Amino acid sequence: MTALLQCLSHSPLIGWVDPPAAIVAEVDAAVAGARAQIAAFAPELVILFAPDHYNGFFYELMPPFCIGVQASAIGDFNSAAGPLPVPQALALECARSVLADDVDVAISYRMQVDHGFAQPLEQLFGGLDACPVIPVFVNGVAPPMPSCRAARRLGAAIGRWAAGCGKRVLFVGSGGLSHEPPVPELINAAPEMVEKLIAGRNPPPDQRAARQERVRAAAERFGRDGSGLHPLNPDWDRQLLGLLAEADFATLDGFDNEQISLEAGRSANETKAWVAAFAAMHACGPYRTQVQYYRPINEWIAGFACASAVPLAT
Ligand SMILES: O=C(O)/C=C/c1cccc(O)c1O
Ligand SMILES: [Fe+2]
Repeated sequence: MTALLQCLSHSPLIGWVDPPAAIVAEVDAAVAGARAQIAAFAPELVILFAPDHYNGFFYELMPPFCIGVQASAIGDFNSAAGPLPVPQALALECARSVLADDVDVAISYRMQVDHGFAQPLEQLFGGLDACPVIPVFVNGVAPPMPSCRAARRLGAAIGRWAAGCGKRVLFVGSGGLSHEPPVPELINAAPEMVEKLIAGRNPPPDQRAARQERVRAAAERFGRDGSGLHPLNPDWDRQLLGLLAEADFATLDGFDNEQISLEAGRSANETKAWVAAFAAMHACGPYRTQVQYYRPINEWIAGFACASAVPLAT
């Protein structure tokens, strides 16, 4: 087996505003199963598709997609901070191949990533530096956003490169599913916030703490009585998981960003990281999916899912 896929919702609220212990234990068990499957596969390269939340990417220059050639995690919400072990030559080779395939992607030699990238690496590997990783930013938060179709085409191009790179590759997708945490929006923002969204890299600690406290308080309320935020949408989440499991990319291509936001919350656009990861896996051949876990978890502001895919032939 030369390819494996693992997708996982993320939430920076894990450990900050937790659901009942039995639910945390369910999630821990699902993640432990994913870790064991990955350990048995022993990946030589991880290709990690994930969004950002105005921590590393800003409107000063907001690409739809970006491959990190050098990258570091900023450590928001107590997630791990520090450099990611990006194999530079491979990341560049991947970017060259994707561009030669007529799929536009930016590259960065100073990519900053947040919990969207750091959390799956911590959960699946215990830290940032366990395995060489090519980080791929998928804009799922800052409108205007790429379409599902564009995410599928990016993933497929990366998958075609990965299929020929001669390594055991683990594709990871991080984000979603339905949710809408109180991430700020450029439209209607006050001037001070506009400036933060355009050029807000490395904010002072008190500003970061205030932002995190706002999200924590919103999660506490949402967890208590389901109020204050766009409701999670288990039907939408299950439909998405079904389409990915069936490799029904034709239907996924027809998903509209506005409709996603209306039905499942604005941040459900993060699921394009899953679409890209599954498309990459599909480019390596037919696959069989196992949904290891799903539950809407208000305390984490997340339709929380964990799914893997293995090549059909194995
Ligand atoms: O960065 C933030 O302020 C909030 C992020 C968040 C909250 C809940 C679920 C997620 O997927 C998030 O990224
Ligand atoms: Fe997120």
